[in-house]
Amino acid sequence: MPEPLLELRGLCKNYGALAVTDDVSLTVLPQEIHAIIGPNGAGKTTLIHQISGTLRPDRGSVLFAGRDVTALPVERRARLGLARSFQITSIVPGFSVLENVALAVQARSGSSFRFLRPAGSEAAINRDALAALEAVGLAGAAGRMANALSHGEKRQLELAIAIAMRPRLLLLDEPLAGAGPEETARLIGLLRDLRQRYGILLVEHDMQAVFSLADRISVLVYGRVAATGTAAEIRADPEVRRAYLGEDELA
Ligand SMILES: Nc1ncnc2c1ncn2[C@@H]1O[C@H](COP(=O)(O)OP(=O)(O)OP(=O)(O)O)[C@@H](O)[C@H]1O
Repeated sequence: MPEPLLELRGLCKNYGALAVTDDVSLTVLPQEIHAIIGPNGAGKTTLIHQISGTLRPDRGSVLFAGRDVTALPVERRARLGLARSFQITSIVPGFSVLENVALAVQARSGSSFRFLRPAGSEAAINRDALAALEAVGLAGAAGRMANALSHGEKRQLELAIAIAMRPRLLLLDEPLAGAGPEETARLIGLLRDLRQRYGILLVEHDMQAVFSLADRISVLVYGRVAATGTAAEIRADPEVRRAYLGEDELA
């Protein structure tokens, strides 16, 4: 087995008496999509926050590429290659698609373009931004204004912004939310492509998508991992079927 890109060891987070994350341990391997599913309020978003670094766990640790990052802030984790796909609200509507990604390239590279002349650095930033847009199939829309994109295209742009950070692992929180059937199919194809280059931790309510995409699935119930396995194993797990309110979704 390859070394995990991401490893959670016994993560715990309480809000008062409520254990929102209860001894969660799991791994994401390189080129693996590991999906986290669970009923509303199971603690999926809280878990993502602890992985990205916006929330500190009470106990346990987050290891990224073998390094303990539990105490590192979001930016340091991002620089190591742990990228969270931000929600559409982080897209600057009055900027072009290319400019939106260029901002992320600039944020990543910080001062690394400072030795280039201004024109040279701008060209280098745009080249990297265009490469990220190409990776998500949005290069043709580079010159369009971000607010003119369809909902699905905005989702693609979010992914391009995450990719511009040169990640090794993508943390995707409901990347299909609000997408129509055609857009969903396109985004699923895109996520399948991205898996060849990145490890992906996916939180998603669309069960069809999860079962078709995920290499492994972990089911979170009341903050605990009730089961981890392949799609077939999860579908067949009686405890999962009992714990999961929407049993129909597992049919
Ligand atoms: N800051 C907070 N203070 C107190 N309770 C919180 C806080 N944040 C989350 N919770 C509680 O923690 C539980 C888990 O919430 P979380 O948003 O992580 O679940 P989720 O699985 O992402 O849900 P959904 O599928 O609806 O997005 C919920 O009961 C929620 O009310």
